[in-house]
Amino acid sequence: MVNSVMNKQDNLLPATLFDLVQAPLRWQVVKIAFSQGIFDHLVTPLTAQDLATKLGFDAVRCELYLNALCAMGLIEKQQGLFANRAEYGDFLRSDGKKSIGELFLQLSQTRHDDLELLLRGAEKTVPLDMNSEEHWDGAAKSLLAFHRAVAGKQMFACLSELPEWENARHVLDIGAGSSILAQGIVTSHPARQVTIIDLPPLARRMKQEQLVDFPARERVNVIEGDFNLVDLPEKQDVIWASMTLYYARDLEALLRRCHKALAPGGVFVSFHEELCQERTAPESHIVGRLVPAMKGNATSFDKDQIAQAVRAAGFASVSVRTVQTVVGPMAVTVGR
Ligand SMILES: C[S@@+](CC[C@H](N)C(=O)[O-])C[C@H]1O[C@@H](n2cnc3c(N)ncnc32)[C@H](O)[C@@H]1O
Repeated sequence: MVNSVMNKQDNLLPATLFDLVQAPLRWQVVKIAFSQGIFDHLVTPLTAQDLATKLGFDAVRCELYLNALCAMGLIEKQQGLFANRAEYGDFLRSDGKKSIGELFLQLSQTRHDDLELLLRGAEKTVPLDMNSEEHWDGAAKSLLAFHRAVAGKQMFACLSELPEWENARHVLDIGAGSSILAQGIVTSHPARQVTIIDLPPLARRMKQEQLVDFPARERVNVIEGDFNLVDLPEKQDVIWASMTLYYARDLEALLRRCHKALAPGGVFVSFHEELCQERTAPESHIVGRLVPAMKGNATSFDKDQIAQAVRAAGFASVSVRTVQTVVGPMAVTVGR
């Protein structure tokens, strides 16, 4: 009965709008759960009263709030006791192996703002300069969380599908963000070595925080610097550039240097979102990056822009395919 009503074309727009009016509220519910450590408390089942006492919340409203977290499928309630769902614990607890709270709290700061004020040209909203070291230093923890939770595996899968991968020994990751992918690469083969180039604050975090306890750390070389300026290591079998080419001062020149840094038979792989239909699609990237774009960071590439630059940089052949990821479709551009 419900389905037959929902299927009517006439109901689609109102249903979408009803859903949208709830979206900001859903985010607030989740944001509070991360910022107040609610998933850490709910490792052991608690009543709303117990949690309210621990966090200084109103007990009646706390029950309503926890019911909403349940309704959204993030926790469970049984006989008045609230607890994490076993399958999400690793993602939602702050000490979980795939903890993502930090990522989403940081992402919301970058992606949300007062759109109307921005549209009116306001200067007063929170500024955002994605070309600055400070911005990336501030994003370091959330990049690490993103890579640990989902992206590291997906990026590794992309590399391991290359026909050249089996024999690849030297890999260069420019603008890596964290050492998670590098760790996965060197773990996958005892003779693989990875060089990372990233801005000094991030590179230092990788060396001093992420790699100290990593057993194969001698096979991960981290270079602190701007990839526009530092010498690229030579004879690389694979050069990987993911969501970082926006910061190339001269894209073609950087790609030419990458081409030169490859060993014979080596490949360059780019992993970036690309916009199409006059920069109105895909929705995930257009809406997701709207606020940064309004603040002067409209950096996404147009469809095939990277492929054209790769060709112009001297690569003999270029292929592009699209992969679906948790942040939306990404173009994988391979230059040989
Ligand atoms: C959006 S993050 C991408 C991180 C990772 N590659 C990924 O796909 O998730 C951009 C990365 O590029 C780095 N970056 C930005 N400008 C850079 C530059 N000029 N030289 C080296 N790294 C840079 C940032 O520090 C950050 O780690």
